Amino acid sequence: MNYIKINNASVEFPIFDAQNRSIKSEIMKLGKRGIISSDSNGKHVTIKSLDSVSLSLEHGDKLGLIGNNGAGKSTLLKLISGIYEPSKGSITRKGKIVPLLDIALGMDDDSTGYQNIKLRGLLLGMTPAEIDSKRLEIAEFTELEDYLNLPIRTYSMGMRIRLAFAISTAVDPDVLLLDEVIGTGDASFIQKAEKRFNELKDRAKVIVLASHDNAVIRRICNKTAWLEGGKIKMIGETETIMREYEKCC
Ligand SMILES: Nc1ncnc2c1ncn2[C@@H]1O[C@H](COP(=O)(O)OP(=O)(O)OP(=O)(O)O)[C@@H](O)[C@H]1O
Repeated sequence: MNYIKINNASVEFPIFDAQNRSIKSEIMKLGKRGIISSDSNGKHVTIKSLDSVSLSLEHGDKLGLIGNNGAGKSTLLKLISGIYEPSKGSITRKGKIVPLLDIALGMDDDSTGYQNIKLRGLLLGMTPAEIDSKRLEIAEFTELEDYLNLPIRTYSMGMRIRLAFAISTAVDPDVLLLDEVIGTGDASFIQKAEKRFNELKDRAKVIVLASHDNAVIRRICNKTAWLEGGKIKMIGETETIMREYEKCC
């Protein structure tokens, strides 16, 4: 069964103030990399973040996305998640897709920790019954105790990250999308977070992970796609692609 099937998809963004001088000079530079196009009078300029990408993901696929800054990795994750729809081509999505692209997204400052467990849980596609059954376990993982009854505007950054991470990793995804998530917090939390993250990734049927950390890609992914200028330059078994990538980048 294909969870994700992308057929010749492009994602484009119109640049409305392309006549502005400083933006224009930046656009000229990007144009040389082939991702900018404009009409004949230069008024309607578009950035092509993804260009004719085809890809299918099945049960067991753990796909790494690699490539330089601006290659299109985040755009591809957002296309898979449904944040973007293709301007050309098509995508079909099946199963529960959980994007962990911004772990603090959907948190409300004036709500308590417990209320945020519910809010973000719903946003990530959990049912109210599922949230209730996981509430205690999420609370315990955060170690925030009585703080969970206070509005999260009273939390430190580290406390917010603990809460957001605990909620995000309590879901049961079919397709898990990750954009360089872990790495913040104190040392003991990072250890705990890694263990929980490993459990989450084992529950997911498909993973797509964008990273600049080659060791992380090797550890997690069995397939890798190398993106360049919005196109898939190479895709295949991780070690084969990484060797080619490391030769030139
Ligand atoms: N909302 C947007 N509006 C206009 N251009 C965008 C937008 N989002 C991305 N782009 C452009 O699309 C291209 C791909 O960006 P993307 O963020 O997908 O790259 P990336 O591979 O994730 O880069 P990085 O490794 O730096 O995070 C870049 O040229 C970027 O400037």
